[in-house]
Amino acid sequence: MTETRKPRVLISDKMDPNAARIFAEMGCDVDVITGETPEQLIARIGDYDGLAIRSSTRVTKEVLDAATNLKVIGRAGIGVDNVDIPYASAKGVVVMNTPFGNSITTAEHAIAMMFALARQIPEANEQTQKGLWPKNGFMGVEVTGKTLGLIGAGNIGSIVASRALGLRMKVVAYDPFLTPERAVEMGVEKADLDTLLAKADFITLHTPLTAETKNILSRENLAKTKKGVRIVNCARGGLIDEAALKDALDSGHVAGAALDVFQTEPAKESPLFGTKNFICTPHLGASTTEAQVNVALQVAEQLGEYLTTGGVTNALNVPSLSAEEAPKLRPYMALAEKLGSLVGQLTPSAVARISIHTEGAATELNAKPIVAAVLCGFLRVQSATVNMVNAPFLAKERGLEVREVKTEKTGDYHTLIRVSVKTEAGERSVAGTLFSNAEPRLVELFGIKVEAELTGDMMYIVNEDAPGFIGRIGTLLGENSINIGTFNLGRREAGGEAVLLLSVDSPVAGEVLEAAGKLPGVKRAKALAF
Ligand SMILES: NC(=O)c1ccc[n+]([C@@H]2O[C@H](COP(=O)([O-])OP(=O)(O)OC[C@H]3O[C@@H](n4cnc5c(N)ncnc54)[C@H](O)[C@@H]3O)[C@@H](O)[C@H]2O)c1
Ligand SMILES: O=C(O)CC[C@@H](O)C(=O)O
Repeated sequence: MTETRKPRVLISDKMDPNAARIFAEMGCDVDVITGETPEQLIARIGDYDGLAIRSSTRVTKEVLDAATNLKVIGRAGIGVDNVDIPYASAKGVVVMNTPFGNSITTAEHAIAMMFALARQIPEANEQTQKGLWPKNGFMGVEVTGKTLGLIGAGNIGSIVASRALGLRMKVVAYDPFLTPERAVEMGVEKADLDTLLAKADFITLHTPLTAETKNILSRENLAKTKKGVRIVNCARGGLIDEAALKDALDSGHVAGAALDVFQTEPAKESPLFGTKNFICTPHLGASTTEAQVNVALQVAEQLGEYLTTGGVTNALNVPSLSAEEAPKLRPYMALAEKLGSLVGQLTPSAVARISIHTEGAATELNAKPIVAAVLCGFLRVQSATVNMVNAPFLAKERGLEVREVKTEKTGDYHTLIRVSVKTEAGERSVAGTLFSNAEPRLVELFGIKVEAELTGDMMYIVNEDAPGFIGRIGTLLGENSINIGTFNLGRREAGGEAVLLLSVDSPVAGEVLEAAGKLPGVKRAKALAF
């Protein structure tokens, strides 16, 4: 990407037109191309920096391999099961969703499904319109006073609970992550799954599809439900064993089931189709004007912000940076990346552990972005494609142990980041601070105090502290037309080991480094780049 090129965004699923408008307003070039085959998407995706999707586009390994410019994927909605997140992380692509934009709408759909089941509205409607006037065939049930079993009490589950309480239902919730305090606040009874299954007159599911929730309503669990239970699933297909549900409907143990989502979508056929007391919708949970405007606006704002300013909101594979945190954290992240890069460039041997210590003011900040920035700088010597997103993933993949340590007390500096690496040869560290809370400065290098701005092309020399050295190095660089920008010296003690960090206006060629290495007293000479 050239510096003047605007970020390019592809909207590949049907989305409210506000998304394209916002992208354009935020300075992105945007194309809306929906309904393509995977092969067409693979052929096209290499041109784009951002991809905005709903649930139809499948972002597979093959798509990500072809997405050579892609930096961010935004899901206008909640579920991201159509994105290979681990592979996106490995490729350094941020994945975002819009976790709240369609929650009310989906909760309302679940309640609508519950009423549709309680009063058999779809079938009564169909028969009435056929002219049958089936007044006696549709005896319903009230929901008032009944128990609603809520599986999953997150954003949508908690809205469903509040609506159900308003309908004078009792709500029993099963969610291993629901605290007793939150259950009290929501006005629900926290229960284990078996208790919920035994008590509920209606069951509604609101969990993601995970290894733990897959088939949570299995044949065995369906058998534990109360006879006459009615079941609603507006979360994800795969939470219910569909064949077992059909059998339970056929036997009358389950009095009704309403699915918005199916194990395989689009569900063009299903053993459940045509089953008595079964109703369904084609994944319409989020389909209201309000929700689609919300998620379209949010996804465009989030992606546009990331592509134009680097701000991160609602990312699933990288720590979020709120608008309040971002200005404070940015200089720390720049410092952290420079320190990681310095250690990476100066440590040619295998590193078993990297520790990131923060001291003073730095301890008050969100450590995750600081750690990711150190790792990103550190791994850059090993990987050209490392970035803030894939750095923690790469570190793990390479067996690098990462430690975070906070020390509230301050030493010489009001704020400090120290990066230590452990190799077979032992442990050594570099440390830096922020001048005026904004300018990253190195203050210590492998135990020697040296102040330097780590920037552009630099030269690092370890030598014996002796008269005449500075003149000799100055002459060598001058003879090779290398202009020195800054000159930073430090030493362990007079006449002991000394380090010199020079910023130079042009890269130092190999032969100059070799010549520097041969100067009297020089132990090591190395070019650095930041
Ligand atoms: N039908 C649609 O169009 C539609 C629209 C929006 C969301 N959804 C889906 O609805 C589901 C819920 O969305 P949300 O925004 O409420 O998500 P959320 O993350 O806010 O809530 C999910 C809840 O499930 C709980 N949970 C996780 N594992 C569990 C387990 N093993 N047993 C019980 N509970 C468990 C979590 O603790 C959390 O409270 C998601 O699957 C989402 O994709 C569907
Ligand atoms: O985009 C949709 O229509 C479905 C969205 C829904 O499944 C979600 O998880 O947000």
